[in-house]
This record gives sequence, C-alpha cells and structure tokens, in this order.
Amino acid sequence: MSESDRIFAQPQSHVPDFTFNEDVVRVFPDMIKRSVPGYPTIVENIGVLGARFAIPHSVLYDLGCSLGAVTQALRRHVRTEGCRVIGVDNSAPMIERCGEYLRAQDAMYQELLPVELIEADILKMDFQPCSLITMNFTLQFIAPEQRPELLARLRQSLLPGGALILSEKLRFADEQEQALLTDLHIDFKRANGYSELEIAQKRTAIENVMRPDTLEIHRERLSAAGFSKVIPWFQCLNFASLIALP
Ligand SMILES: C[S@@+](CC[C@H](N)C(=O)[O-])C[C@H]1O[C@@H](n2cnc3c(N)ncnc32)[C@H](O)[C@@H]1O
Ligand SMILES: O=C(O)C(=O)C[C@]1(C(=O)O)C=C[C@@H](O)C=C1
Repeated sequence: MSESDRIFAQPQSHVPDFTFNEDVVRVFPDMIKRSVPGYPTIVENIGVLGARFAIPHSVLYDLGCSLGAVTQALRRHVRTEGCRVIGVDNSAPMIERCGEYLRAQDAMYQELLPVELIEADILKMDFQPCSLITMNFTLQFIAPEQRPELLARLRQSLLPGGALILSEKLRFADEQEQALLTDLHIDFKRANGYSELEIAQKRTAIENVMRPDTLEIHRERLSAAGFSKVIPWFQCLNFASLIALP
C-alpha cells in the first residue's frame, strides 16, 4: 500500500525541483489525491469516457501513466473488442511500481484489456494509430515550447471517431479568478492535512517544472494542432479536464 505523503513536512534549506523519483513514487497515490481536487472522479470517469471513444482492435494510450490509475480505470470500463492499452512514463521507478499494481489487478479480475508499459520520453517516441489518448496531468510537465509539436503528432495518430482526454491544472488571465482559485486550492490542501510549510515547499519545488496554461491557450493550441473541437467535461477549482476531438 502507498504511504502518506510527508515529503515536504520538514524544513529544507534548499528545496530542489520536483521530480518523479523513488520517494515520490512511494507516496504518489496519497499525494495526488490530497493535492488535485476531483482526482478520483476524473480518473474513474476517464474510464467511462474511454469506453465511448474506444474503437475495436485499436490502441488506447495513457501518456504519463505514473502508477497506472487511468490505465486501471480504462480496464474497468472499456469492453470494446480487441483494444489494448499502452502506458508510457519516463520515470523508471513509476513504471516499475505501475507494473506491480497492474499485476495485482490482473490477479483480481478476468478478461482485462492487455497492457504494455513503456519507459520512454513521450517527446521522443512514435505513436501508433490509436482511438484514445489520455494525458492526465502530464502535459503541464512538458516544456511549453514543446507542447505544440507533441499535440500535433498526437492529433496525427488519432483515428477518426477517437479522442484526446487532457487534464491539467489551469491558470487564469483574470487576476481575481486566479487569486480566488489559488486560495481555494490551498484551502483544499489544508483541509487534506497539509501544513503551511508543506504547501509552501511543494509550491517552490514545482514552480520551475510544472507550468499551467489558461483554458484559452489550451483551446488555441489544440485547434492549431488540428483538433476540431475542445469540450471541457470537468472542472474543480483550478483543475480541469478536456475532451479534444480530431
Ligand atoms: C502528475 S503525473 C500523472 C498522473 C497520472 N496520469 C495519474 O492519473 O495518476 C505526471 C507523470 O508524467 C510523467 N512525465 C513527465 N514528463 C514526461 C515525458 N516527457 N515523457 C513521459 N512521461 C513523462 C511523470 O514521470 C509523471 O509520472
Ligand atoms: O498544484 C499543485 O500544488 C500540485 O501539487 C499539483 C500536482 C499535479 O497537478 O500533478 C503536482 C505534482 C504531483 O504530481 C501532484 C499534484
């Protein structure tokens, strides 16, 4: 089982940039649930949405799969014949632990979709034709200047009738909206037991590596990448999920 997240509980003289290392992997399920409002709802419903877009005998990608929460939800909900899931992450400890979780799921249920796990940088890999791509809080960790090309390549690999499901932390152009939703997100973290020190040190750790965009920038960039329609289906505070159609 996953341990509780105490990573930022002690004062650090220098807070290093956040990485998905062994220490984070150990506490990740607890960390993401206590940090991202709506995370369990988003994950479960990506399984439900996935079932609608999955095309028989096609690939479903889970990019930045971490411990495979979305992959597991797809396996709970998608019954489309001949589909298989490919989970990709460039963190070796994530992929290793993800494999253990998926083997546990295999042992509990029958007739689950097959899964292939790949340790790779999504910026460097080639994508097969696919009916579903999920990036659940992954794009925000990709350098902004590399996002347009990645999205264009993903759009090219999507089959007609498929979809990209993109979940991201948002920022807001309107100052008041940005201030209120940031404060409410901090309230959410406090309500989940994080101290002021933990909240402050985590913010320092992620500020150089996680760069949220506004919904307007997401829309424009997805459209420039060739997506015909962008449909927000979930928002809780400053976290949202979008369906982008090819
Ligand atoms: C916030 S986590 C994703 C959470 C996960 N999708 C879930 O729903 O539980 C972001 C993940 O993206 C991965 N990642 C970041 N940049 C990547 C890249 N260039 N290629 C592959 N994976 C990447 C990280 O290693 C991390 O596991
Ligand atoms: O925005 C924050 O403060 C977060 O902690 C967010 C966030 C995320 O959105 O991925 C950052 C890193 C961890 O993966 C868990 C949550």
